[in-house]
Amino acid sequence: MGAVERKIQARARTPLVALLGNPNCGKTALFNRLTGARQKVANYAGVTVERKEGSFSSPAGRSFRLLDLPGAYSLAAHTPDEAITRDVVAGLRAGEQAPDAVVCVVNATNLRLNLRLVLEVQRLGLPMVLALNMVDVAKKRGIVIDADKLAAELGMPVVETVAVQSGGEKSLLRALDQMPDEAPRTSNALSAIDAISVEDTQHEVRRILDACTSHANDTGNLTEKIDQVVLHPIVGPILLAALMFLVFQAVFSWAALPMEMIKGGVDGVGQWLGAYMGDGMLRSLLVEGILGGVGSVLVFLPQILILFFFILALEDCGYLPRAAFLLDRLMGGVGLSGRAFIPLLSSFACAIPGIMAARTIQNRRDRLVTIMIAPLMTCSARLPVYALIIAAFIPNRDVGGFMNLQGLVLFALYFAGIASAMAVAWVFKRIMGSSAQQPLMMELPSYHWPHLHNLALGLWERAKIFLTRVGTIILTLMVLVWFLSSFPGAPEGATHPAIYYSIAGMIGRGMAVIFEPIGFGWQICIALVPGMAAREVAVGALGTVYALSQSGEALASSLTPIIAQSWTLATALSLLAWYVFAPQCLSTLSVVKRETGGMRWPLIMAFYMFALAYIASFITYRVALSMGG
Ligand SMILES: Nc1nc2c(ncn2[C@@H]2O[C@H](COP(=O)(O)OP(=O)(O)OP(=O)(O)O)[C@@H](O)[C@H]2O)c(=O)[nH]1
Ligand SMILES: [Mg+2]
Repeated sequence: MGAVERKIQARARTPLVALLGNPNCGKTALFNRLTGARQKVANYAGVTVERKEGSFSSPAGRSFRLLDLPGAYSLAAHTPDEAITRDVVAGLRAGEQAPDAVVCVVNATNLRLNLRLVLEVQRLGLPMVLALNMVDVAKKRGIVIDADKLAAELGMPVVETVAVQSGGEKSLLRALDQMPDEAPRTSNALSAIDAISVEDTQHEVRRILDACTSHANDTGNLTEKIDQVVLHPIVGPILLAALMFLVFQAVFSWAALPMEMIKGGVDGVGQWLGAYMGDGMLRSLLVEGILGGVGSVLVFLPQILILFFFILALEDCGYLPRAAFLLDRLMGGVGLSGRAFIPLLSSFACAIPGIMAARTIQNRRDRLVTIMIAPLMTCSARLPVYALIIAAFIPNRDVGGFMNLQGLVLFALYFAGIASAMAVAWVFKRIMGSSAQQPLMMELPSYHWPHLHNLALGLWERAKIFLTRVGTIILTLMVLVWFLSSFPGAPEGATHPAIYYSIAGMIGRGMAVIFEPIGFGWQICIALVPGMAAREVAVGALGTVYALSQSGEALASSLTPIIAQSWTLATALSLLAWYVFAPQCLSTLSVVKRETGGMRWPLIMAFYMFALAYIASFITYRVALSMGG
């Protein structure tokens, strides 16, 4: 038997355990604790939308494969992510075995809602363990659950877990160890579930709870009191607006110092290289191509981290679903459901997870429209482009004593993205026909302080992603841009800088025919093309292009003053407008293709976004010119 076959056989013998439970009960936190993975955990329903596999060994040395699944309220799936869970558990997914055992995770503070799924899954006849998760919170609130009695009522082992504490998974590991190797299984079809009415199930849940739990000392929690303010019809929206505003101010003002430091470092290296290397191709590649390009993207790390700090903190404390409620009416006005809020908010980080999070939307048309407008939300890759142009053209001064003008313009750009997304949604809904407005049904999680450890890990992950991007795709593209911009060299008696005659120069000049009417000269056009692969590259490419266009010793990392000299304000504003709308990201389009199952929607997306970008830039450019910009 070959090694590969042995491996396959061993894998087949390793029992497959599925984590199953309502949304937001802590499945992924438990998955991470058991397997050491770092899947996303956050305090709202619908964080996990895919099936994830990992593995672990118990203290007794038994190995298990573990599945993390999207949360579900019932096996009668209503949304695409719930359908994944149902199909995996029932063994309906092509090419995949049904799990050998199920760990049903429940939120110990909300058994009334959670037990319904447990009873449903029980009817499938798989070996099961019940994990009473979040017992730390339940204990604090004085909720008493008699685990032994519950185990007797349900006829399965019941263990207490705290997924966010180290060691909080021990009892579960013990229970898994005690499971017989070849557990008897009487797999029933899904239809076994349909046979019993919801009322009967609810009745059973109530009976079990009365027998096993006591809420006599339940102190309730702070959540309701906080919500009286946060969900207040007038105070709530004001609070939301103030919060958003604070985020954008912080992105600019807090980042100033660390950005200076990174820039200083890059400049220092550039000067050192400039002084110690002879004039030549290698120096040009290192200083203008790599340092100029990569350095000008790298300085945006602090801003990106500050943005993510806020997004992660908001995700973890439980505020997001509240914001969805506050905005439900507004979104209803353009035919979107409040459920679209979280996918759209995720798109501020990157449109790709946002588009995948749309799986939690039940109505197909709502889901499609949400996917179509997700890329209009300002993703973090646009931030460097915005920040660069703002720094060059918008004076850094106070407005009204407490606001910063640059922060204000950034806020306006984000707002432009949101407003146009709403308008586009309205148009799509008009064309596709509105679906009947459904009331927003969403579980509001309890608030808790963001776990600092998670927050730090989340930021670290983000920094890693950004630095990896800078070190791989951005670096590669920058070298390519430098190469295309440096060859062939200038002919005899050239009147322009050498880059004008290079391959990139020729491409740029060709494109300029189309883009001149919206104010983009050939240098900007050169940057637009590599920007398709990664938006930030546009900034880096501008760095290289202008560094090569400069005569003398001007260093690329001082890109800001160079573009302030070379562009008119009208051009700068036009480029900002372009970046609000243009579909400058091929990976987004390919995810849309996967999620919608065809080329139709990504093509429609690319087309409408290009059209909007051109029109918006044209209008911006002309208006700014006529006002003397
Ligand atoms: N206090 C406490 N918080 C927990 C515990 N387990 C999870 N949490 C928190 O509960 C929230 C939800 O955790 P997740 O692991 O994302 O929940 P999930 O079940 O995977 O959620 P979906 O993927 O949306 O179905 C997060 O804010 C966790 O930090 C626990 O045992 N105690
Ligand atoms: Mg999860």
